[in-house]
Amino acid sequence: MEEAPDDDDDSSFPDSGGNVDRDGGLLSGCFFLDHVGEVLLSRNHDGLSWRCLDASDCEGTTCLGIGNSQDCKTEIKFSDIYAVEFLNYGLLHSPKSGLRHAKDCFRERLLISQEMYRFTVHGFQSSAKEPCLWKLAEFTFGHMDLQTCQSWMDQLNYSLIKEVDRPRNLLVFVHPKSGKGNGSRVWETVSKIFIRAKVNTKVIVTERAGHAFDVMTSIQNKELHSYDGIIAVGGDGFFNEILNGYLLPRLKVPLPPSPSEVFNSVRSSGSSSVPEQGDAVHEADQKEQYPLLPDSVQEVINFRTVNGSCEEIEDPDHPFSGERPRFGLIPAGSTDAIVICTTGARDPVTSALHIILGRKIFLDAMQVVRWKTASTSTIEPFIRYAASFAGYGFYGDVISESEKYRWMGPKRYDYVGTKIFLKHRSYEAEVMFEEAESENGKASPQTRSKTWPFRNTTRSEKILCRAKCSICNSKADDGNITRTTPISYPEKTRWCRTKGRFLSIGAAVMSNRNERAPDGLVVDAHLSDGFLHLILIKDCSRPKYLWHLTELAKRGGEPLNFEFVEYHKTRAFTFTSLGEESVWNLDGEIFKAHHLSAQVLRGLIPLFASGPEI
Ligand SMILES: Nc1ncnc2c1ncn2[C@@H]1O[C@H](COP(=O)(O)OP(=O)(O)OP(=O)(O)O)[C@@H](O)[C@H]1O
Repeated sequence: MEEAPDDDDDSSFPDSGGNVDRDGGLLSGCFFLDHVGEVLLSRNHDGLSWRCLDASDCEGTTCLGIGNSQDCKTEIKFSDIYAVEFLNYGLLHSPKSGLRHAKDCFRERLLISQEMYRFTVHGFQSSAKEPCLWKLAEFTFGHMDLQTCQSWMDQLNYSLIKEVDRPRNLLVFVHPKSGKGNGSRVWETVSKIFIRAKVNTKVIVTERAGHAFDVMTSIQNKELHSYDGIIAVGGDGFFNEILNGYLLPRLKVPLPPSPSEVFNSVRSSGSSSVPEQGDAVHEADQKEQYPLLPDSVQEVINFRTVNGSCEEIEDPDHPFSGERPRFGLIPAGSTDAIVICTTGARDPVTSALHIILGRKIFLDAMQVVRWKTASTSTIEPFIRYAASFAGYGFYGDVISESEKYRWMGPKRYDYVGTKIFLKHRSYEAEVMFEEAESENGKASPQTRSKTWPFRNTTRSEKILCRAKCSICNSKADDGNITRTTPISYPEKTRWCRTKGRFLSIGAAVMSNRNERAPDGLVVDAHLSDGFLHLILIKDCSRPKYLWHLTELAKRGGEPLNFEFVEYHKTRAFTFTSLGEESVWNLDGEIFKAHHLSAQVLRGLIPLFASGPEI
């Protein structure tokens, strides 16, 4: 075997010896592929490929008489290989019986199982039907010469080392009771893949709610940086807990304006306006609701500079001054909307592979500030982050009621959802939201707030978020793809106000696709475009609301196509309950908030995922 000279520095490898050809600088050799037969294996710059030898009908587009389908893969990229293992001397099998033309293909010689030295290349295959669902795939190659196998192993391992974005050390939190109570079982299944890929994992199985949050808040930044990623095995709520444990003590950014601040600044600024979307609002009401903020709150607000941009905290030990750890989520929860939106599948193996192979996207996050818990509470800002969704009214009621039925597992949402629907409660509230403007001051068709019937784009015209999404990868105003600093509030910012009785208020960071809502709340929401999607469901009759929910529950539905639904694409909003108490649902967790404001932080969360292949 002779090693061909290569452009890159592969020449440092020992000669493979035996049957390697020069082929345009590529390395190739004859091997026996388990269950297939004799193949010519080639290593090129970005992966391996092989071709059946011997029979004429193995050439071209067919192999063993079968088209080059998923069943007969003939190449794999290095970026899709997660491990290479040496198997020592042992049996390799002849082509699987029952394959069309197999006998013709390999004739007697190859139909006999043979013993030889072997190595296995571990990767994945996705099916044509469900491209987002990744299944483990392995290819075992054999050769009579030990040194040839070892040399190829070395070469392959060397190529894998060049895949620099892959994690080596991970901190893994497992929620054993997540979803149907199978968090530990899910981890047991996928941990084998991490072991095979030689990824070190420090595993913490949580013992109570808040355990992961406490670990994440107290862990020293030095230790945190020793991990390449933080992984949650659980549901959206568990991921939210870990995210907040990480962000709350570390991220210092200006808060979004409080409801009173928006109201007052709008009143005092001649250039801003508050077009009313709903009923009239009386200024006297506002004065009563928003007395002067105490000093502590003023301090928080003063983070904002005059022109509205923000000053980031300078701290050498601050994790935001350098690379942030990537987060990963292996689904074991009841809803798993974040995993479905970011990988396109609800599958622990697929998620594990996204992590091990070092896939990376950025997610927007919503910073939510509660200013008051109840109408009688004092003003005290309290921050939380949400990765997927914040909901009020119906959503808040479902989440608080369903806590009592946690023992039912995921079915609790159907049961409680029906109960709450039958109660048909509506809540009086006021919402103000920033109207998104394009740079030239005119609201662009993409960013303008819309209330039906203006949202008349058909489904096919909507640009869905997918892997390598051009919208998510477009640059923000400051030239960065990610923008972890908050939005600015220049004078020209317009805030709109709407007040009335609502069945629900929802703010989606992503589409929130899940098994109950296959298109999600907003089918064309993006993972990292720097927008929130505000959906206000005004009080309406029960049948009409049911119609809206039915549209949500079906693929291709138009849940926003109702006169009682207001939909706004925005970067920030405020909320004030006009009742006594009010409960929000943040990523599936209860959050009591009477006065609240929220803003989107573009691309705040680096995640091991590549986006859905829709
Ligand atoms: N060991 C534990 N025992 C009880 N509760 C826990 C434990 N570990 C974490 N929790 C809490 O359970 C809550 C719900 O967890 P998780 O999101 O995994 O499940 P889920 O609600 O079934 O799924 P989903 O959020 O997808 O609907 C989390 O907020 C977390 O604080």
